Amino acid sequence: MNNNMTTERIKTERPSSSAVTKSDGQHWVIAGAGAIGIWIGAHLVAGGQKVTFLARPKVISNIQQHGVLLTSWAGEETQLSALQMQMTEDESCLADADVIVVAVKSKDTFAMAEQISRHIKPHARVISAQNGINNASALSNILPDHPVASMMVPYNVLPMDAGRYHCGTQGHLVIDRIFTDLAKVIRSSGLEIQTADDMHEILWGKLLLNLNNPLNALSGVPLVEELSDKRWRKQLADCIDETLTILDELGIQPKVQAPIPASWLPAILKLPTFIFKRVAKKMLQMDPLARSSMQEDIMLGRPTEIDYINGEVVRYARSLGMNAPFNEMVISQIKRLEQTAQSAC
Ligand SMILES: NC(=O)C1=CN([C@@H]2O[C@H](COP(=O)(O)OP(=O)(O)OC[C@H]3O[C@@H](n4cnc5c(N)ncnc54)[C@H](OP(=O)(O)O)[C@@H]3O)[C@@H](O)[C@H]2O)C=CC1
Ligand SMILES: CC(C)(CO)C(=O)C(=O)O
Repeated sequence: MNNNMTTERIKTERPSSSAVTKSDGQHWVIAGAGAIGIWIGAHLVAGGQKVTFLARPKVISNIQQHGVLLTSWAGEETQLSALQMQMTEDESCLADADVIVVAVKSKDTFAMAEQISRHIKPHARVISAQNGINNASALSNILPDHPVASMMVPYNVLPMDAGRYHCGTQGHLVIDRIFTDLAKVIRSSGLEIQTADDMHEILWGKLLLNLNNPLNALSGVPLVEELSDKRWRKQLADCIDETLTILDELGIQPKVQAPIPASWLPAILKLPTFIFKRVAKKMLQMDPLARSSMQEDIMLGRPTEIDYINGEVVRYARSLGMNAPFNEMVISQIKRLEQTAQSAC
């Protein structure tokens, strides 16, 4: 685990959940409580919602020992006690859920969907809070009678030592407009969130930025340091450019959470570093030690989501009879790194 991030540890105890905002009566279950699941779910708890976390035993025992501390590069400090966090490894908790937030890695979506299908009650709704393009439709295929929608998570959260979860980059959540009522609940829990009709374009925009995840993993350095190096930016620009060509063929116009159109990204990334740092000043505002979740996976010897990021680009390219050589090269570099990291752990 990365436990070197810079944030002063001034703990702000939250009052017990019942004393904050009143729950709107819905029961949320976080299906796969890791970095993103805990970040979103613990905010909901702090906002007074009823939340159960379906988690692995090691996550449960860590939180039972320490509670949860949510910190951010921008200075947030939110402390929750272990008693406030309802955690279980028993999947039957899914039977009580009105809203299920799926926050497992993409490789685990199918297995989680099957678990959900064994327990889900009528009218329960499902949110996919995952990177990648096809998680919501994978869930929907297994849960055809339930509303399923995507929520785009733009920022990075890393689990640190002693129950601390640190958000190291910026942005606001975006959720499908069909869940506007849920967006209001999430907003009232202190998380910035917008609704949108064009989630497919927004998820592709996020995927364009996620093309940096493997490069950041290969670099082995924090995001700011990697993006300050023109050689990594050039590789990212090539991967994005290649993806934009494929999306153009597919008639998809990706939308990025930035004041520029996605199509400008390659040119901006290729600027000399001193100009890039000025033009992308806002984008570079993040924790100086923030790393991509893929770098974290490599550091922990875990399989990465490469097949659901660059892998999607290659799959779509092939379906059009095209090639995606830059993305293919990154995939094979990451597969090699995964093997080395797994045999070292
Ligand atoms: N971390 C980040 O900063 C960001 C992540 N995302 C996306 O969010 C999604 C979640 O990522 P992240 O939070 O980093 O992932 P994590 O690996 O931190 O969390 C997922 C957790 O779910 C657990 N899990 C998997 N299957 C089950 C199951 N069937 N029952 C109970 N627990 C289960 C995993 O355990 P185990 O490891 O043992 O399988 C793990 O503890 C991914 O799609 C990722 O790309 C998006 C933006 C930023
Ligand atoms: C770094 C970030 C926020 C954007 O690429 C991310 O999505 C991740 O770490 O998985």
